[in-house]
Amino acid sequence: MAPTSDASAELLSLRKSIDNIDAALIHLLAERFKCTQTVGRLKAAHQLPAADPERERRQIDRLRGIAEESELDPAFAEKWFNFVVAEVIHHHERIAGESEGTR
Ligand SMILES: C=C(O[C@@H]1C=C(C(=O)O)C=C[C@H]1O)C(=O)O
Repeated sequence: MAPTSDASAELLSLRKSIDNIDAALIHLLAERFKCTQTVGRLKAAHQLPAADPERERRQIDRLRGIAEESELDPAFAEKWFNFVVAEVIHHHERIAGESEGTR
């Protein structure tokens, strides 16, 4: 069944907001990765481990709390965080490998 024109207008308006939110998320992720790349270089320069499980645990606790307050599924928040951190750790390992080659 074709949507009514009211439903089409509402869908269009909601999708405009979704487009803005998706763009904001990409901008935020780009800024986050700029920070973590700098952390990776700092760790490599001082021969610190790529991963910091204690920091990750604290951040997961914090983010799960924020997710609950914001009515976002805390399990999803944790899954998102772990997904991003896995990528960050790959970057850190790559940076450490490159800096080993120059020592
Ligand atoms: C960015 C860091 O490196 C890793 C990545 C983290 C993250 O992306 O939040 C947190 C801890 C570390 O496993 C850090 O130690 O702060």
